[in-house]
Parts: sequence; C-alpha cells; structure tokens
Amino acid sequence: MMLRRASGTKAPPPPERLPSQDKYKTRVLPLLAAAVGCIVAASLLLRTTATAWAVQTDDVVTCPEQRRMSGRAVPGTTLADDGHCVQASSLDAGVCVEDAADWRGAHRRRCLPSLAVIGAMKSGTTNIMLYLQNHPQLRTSEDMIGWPQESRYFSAAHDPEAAGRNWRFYLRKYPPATDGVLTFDKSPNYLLNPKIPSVLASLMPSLKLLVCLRNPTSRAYSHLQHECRNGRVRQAEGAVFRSKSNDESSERLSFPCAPEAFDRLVRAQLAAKKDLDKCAWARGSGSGDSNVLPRGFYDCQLAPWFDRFPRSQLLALVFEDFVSSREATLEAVARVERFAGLEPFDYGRSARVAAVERLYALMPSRGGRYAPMLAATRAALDELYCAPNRALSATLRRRLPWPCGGGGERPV
Ligand SMILES: Nc1ncnc2c1ncn2[C@@H]1O[C@H](COP(=O)(O)OS(=O)(=O)O)[C@@H](OP(=O)(O)O)[C@H]1O
Repeated sequence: MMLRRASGTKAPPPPERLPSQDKYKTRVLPLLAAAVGCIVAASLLLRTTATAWAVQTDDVVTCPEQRRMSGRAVPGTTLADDGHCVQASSLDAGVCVEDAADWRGAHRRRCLPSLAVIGAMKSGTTNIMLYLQNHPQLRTSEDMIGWPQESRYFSAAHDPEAAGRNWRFYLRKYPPATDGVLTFDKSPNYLLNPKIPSVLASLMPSLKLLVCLRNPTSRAYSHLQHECRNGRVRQAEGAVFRSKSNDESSERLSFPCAPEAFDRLVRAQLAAKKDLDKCAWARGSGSGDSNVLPRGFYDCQLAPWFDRFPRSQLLALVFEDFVSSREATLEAVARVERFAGLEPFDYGRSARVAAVERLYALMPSRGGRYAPMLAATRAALDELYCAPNRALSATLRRRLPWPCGGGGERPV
C-alpha cells in the first residue's frame, strides 16, 4: 500500500553533513593520496637511478671466457650475459649476472641469493627477515616499487623445474647488485614442496638454507588464524574448511577464529587422514586447508633437502628459543650472520631497526591476538606430532622444547 504524505506537511530536510566529514573528503583524502603518490614515485625514481648506477665493467667473465670455463663460477663472480650466453650449469649461489648494455650503455647486474629462508610458515621467519634485510651486506627480493618482498618464485610456480630453467626471471626479483652486498630469498613455502630442493640444488648447490621451526601444534593454530585473517576460512553444517569462494551456502569466518573452529578443522583432518603415512600426507598436501596439519611434519619435509644439500649448509633455528627475548632474537640473527659469512652488525644501534621493531610489534600478523586453543585440540595435535617431533630431534641431533622433542643430543 502506498502512503500519501498529508498535504501541507513538509518533507524533513536532508540530514546535514558534518563539517568534519567534508574536511575529510576535501583535505585529508587528497593529502593522503598525494603522500602515497609521492612515496610510490620516489621509490620508482630510486629504483631507476639505482639501476642506472649499477654499471659494472671490471672483473666480468665475458661470453668467450665462459665457454672455456669448466664447472661453476665461484660466489661473487659476475658473468656477462650478452645474447643470453650464461648457462645454468655455470651458476651458483651468490653468482652475479650482468645484462647486455642498455640504451644508456649501462649494465644491470643482479646476484643469485647466497641464503634462502625456506620456512616453516608461521615460525617467526618475518621476524628474522626484518633484521637481515637491515644488515648493510644483505638485500632481499623486492616488489615493483622496491619494497622487500618474499620471492616465492619456486613455490608459486606450477612446475618448479621449469621455473629453475627460467632462472633469469628469478634473478629479476632481486635489486641491482652493489659491491659486497649479498642477496637472500625468504619464501616459507619452499620447505613443504618436495620438488624444490633438487631444483635449488642444481641451480645453486652452495646455497645456505635457514629453517625456523616452531612447535607444530602452535604453528598449526597460528596457520589457521593466518587463513582467517585473509578471509579464507568458511563454515557449513558444522564443518570448517579453507576456501576462497564467496558462495552463500557457507559462512566466512573472520579473524580471530574461535578455538572451536580450529578443533573442528583438526578433527575432520584427523578423521580423513588417520591411516595415511605422515610423509605421504605431507607430500600430497598441496595448498589449502589440507596443509595446515602436515606442514608440522618437519622431519618428512626436511628429508629431501638433506638428500640434496650437505648438513653443513642448513641452519635450523627453534622459534621458542629465539622469540624468548630480544637478546635471544639478536643472538639467533648473529648465528645466521656467521652461517652466511656476514660481518656482525650492531642492530641495537640502528634507528632504522628500532623503528622496524616498533612497527612489527604493531603488525596484525604479530602477537597471537586470538584465544588459546582448546586443551583437547592441543592434546590431539601433541599426539599427532609426537613421533614426527621425536624423529626431527634425532635428525637434528638436538633437544626440541616441544612434546616428544627430547631425546636428541646438543646441536652439532
Ligand atoms: N618476537 C616474537 N615473539 C613472539 N611471536 C613472534 C615473534 N616474532 C614472530 N612471532 C610470531 O610468529 C608468527 C609469524 O611467523 P612468520 O613470520 O614465519 O609468518 S609467515 O609465514 O611469514 O606468515 C606469528 O605467530 P602468531 O601470532 O601465533 O600467529 C607471530 O606472532
């Protein structure tokens, strides 16, 4: 039924806009947009300038010299790549490749990483990276405007072997080289993918590997919260699963996800996979909710890395040890520096590091701002991970501060 307005009654005036709203639209928004624009433009400019400065003429192995070379170049060597003459079999970790001269006569030189932080996801890898990327001798892969970024080059590839053959694309993820500065790759998804170790070993056999390992029970819960934060966890008929779709038959769970939701996901996974061998589970777990639990089978995931790389090239840091205090974190970073052959750097005196530390503490991905998991879920997961933790402790020959992580000896 239509309602008629009684004649003579005036329509109510439209609600007045608050002056603060107008001020926001007319002043604050354009200012914000201008600030963002300036930052992007400055980053692009710096990037182009850095590229132009990266002229390197000395000590470059020319194409004819490379043809006479046997074996791989040693780290720090620069190979000229005129006409794509560089062969993958000459490359190694820390080897640099110089492009043919561009229209300005400038060469761009980029270096393969000397160190890769391969995982495990949600085990404090970002915290370690925040220090490393502020070390004056280290740079990591960068995005279009020069901000540090996880490369994920091999884990994002459908076929990691083809990605290895296309190593020039990988190289482009790194900033133009500066003398004495090494690069590192932080990609926590590498650890899970059993195809990646052989690809990295054939491209960069002397690559140093860093792995951060966290109690797998807590890691799994942090992982679920990560997925909830990214809007990828849904619930339907009591089942909780990871999905990117927006279909209306299920409800999206938002961060923080309730401990009960985690419990449901865990129970479903345990029921579906209970008869499967853990390494087979880890190998077949691809992406999605199916890898929240198997990512904690570290021993299975490390096996192909130990098959392809010598023990001395892998450093394992235990999350619970290195996050126990700031001193412990800095001590862990100092171990990484020694492992990677870097000069010690005094992070405590760097204003930039102090700012990064303050910023990181505010980041949404920090701080475990979610309710503790249910005791029953923890017990089920501790049981699931008991044998894998024991195996890992034996493999690493060290005691791990996790259930069933005893047994091992001191680190070698
Ligand atoms: N110093 C310190 N103290 C306590 N906790 C810390 C610290 N540094 C990292 N973290 C926790 O590590 C989790 C993030 O790990 P990653 O950086 O590896 O995550 S990611 O894989 O890169 O997404 C994430 O865990 P949750 O908060 O449980 O999700 C971080 O809070």
